Amino acid sequence: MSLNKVNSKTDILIIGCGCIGLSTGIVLLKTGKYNVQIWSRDLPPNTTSNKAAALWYPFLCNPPDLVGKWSAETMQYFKDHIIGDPKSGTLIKKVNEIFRREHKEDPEWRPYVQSFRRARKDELPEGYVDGFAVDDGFVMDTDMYMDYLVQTFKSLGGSIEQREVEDIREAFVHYDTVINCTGLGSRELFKDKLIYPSRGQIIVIKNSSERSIMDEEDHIAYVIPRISNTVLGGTNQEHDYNTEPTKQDTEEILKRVAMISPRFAKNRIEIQDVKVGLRPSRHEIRLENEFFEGGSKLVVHNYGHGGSGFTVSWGCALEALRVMEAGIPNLLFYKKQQQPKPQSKL
Ligand SMILES: Cc1cc2nc3c(=O)[nH]c(=O)nc-3n(C[C@H](O)[C@H](O)[C@H](O)COP(=O)(O)OP(=O)(O)OC[C@H]3O[C@@H](n4cnc5c(N)ncnc54)[C@H](O)[C@@H]3O)c2cc1C
Ligand SMILES: NCCCCC(=O)C(=O)O
Repeated sequence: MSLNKVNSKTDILIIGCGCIGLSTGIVLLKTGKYNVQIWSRDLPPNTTSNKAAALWYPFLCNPPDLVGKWSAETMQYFKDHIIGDPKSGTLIKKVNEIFRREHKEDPEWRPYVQSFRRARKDELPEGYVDGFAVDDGFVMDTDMYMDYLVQTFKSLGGSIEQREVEDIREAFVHYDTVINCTGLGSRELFKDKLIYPSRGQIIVIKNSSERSIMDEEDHIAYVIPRISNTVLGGTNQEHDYNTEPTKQDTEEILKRVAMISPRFAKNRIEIQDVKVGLRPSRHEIRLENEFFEGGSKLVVHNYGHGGSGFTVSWGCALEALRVMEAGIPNLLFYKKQQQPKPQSKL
């Protein structure tokens, strides 16, 4: 048995073609050390990732310190590699989180984000008394951004096969090292009952507002303007697998959004689309090595990003590379290679 190597590069399989799988694949390919293939049951635009709002802002994701670190690394990665490219569908947009009650504590991710500040009074709608602000936040036209990730992955030599994996041993036939980016799919594929769906519904309307604004204190309400449209949200129904939009949720979202952005109370809103996605929620992101088949196979888990997959994607991709490269030398094959060759008796 030898470690899969073609053209002196190590073959790596990624399972999952959402924002996490694609970001991880791009980071691996950019090292020049790996051949990377993605197997995925669903491809964009039919992934959870495509249902996202999407903006940079840590939300429904743990552990707080690592989410802060990975969010900041992701913000820097966007600034260094993505935001300048018009094909990426991303825009720098100030984001405000607002509160009806004084919020003494800064967010746990504050130490990692230098541009964080407290909201000014003029940024608070009537009835709101406190808030956070990040002036260099950014938003993504989700489908445009996902297509950009696919094109970038392929342009770096990555290949994508639409293929469901029912048993991880199918992957082990061809690969020694696999990165698991299956999101909610890990509940079945790896029997991880700690990951569960948090249902999110959003409304897509014509472009309308100049900043992203959100209230998550008692009920979720957000307005996220993007390049081609604006997203109004949202809901967070834990353990709810319903992927169909409901009229009740649409009405509830419009009612809450009118509270944070009075313009929506007055004008009749022209709805372009209503989408539902199941966030891959977990008590904390799972980003670690797991060895199989007596140590001859390695799975790097990178899933459970809840409401922040895009916000932490590049930080987690860089961490997955580090974790994987720490794991590979412990594969049985490598260990045998390192053993001193027995001296010939003759
Ligand atoms: C309404 C809504 C709004 C959101 N807004 C934001 C936001 O503004 N900012 C933000 O950062 N995050 C946001 N999120 C969260 C974000 O969408 C998720 O955290 C992110 O999409 C998770 O990415 P993923 O790649 O892990 O999962 P997914 O996109 O679900 O990708 C998982 C992939 O694995 C594949 N797969 C699963 N099981 C198998 C299997 N057995 N075999 C083969 N393939 C398999 C699937 O087909 C899929 O391609 C939002 C989510 C929702 C629902
Ligand atoms: N606090 C961020 C709100 C943006 C939407 C989002 O992340 C979600 O609905 O999961």
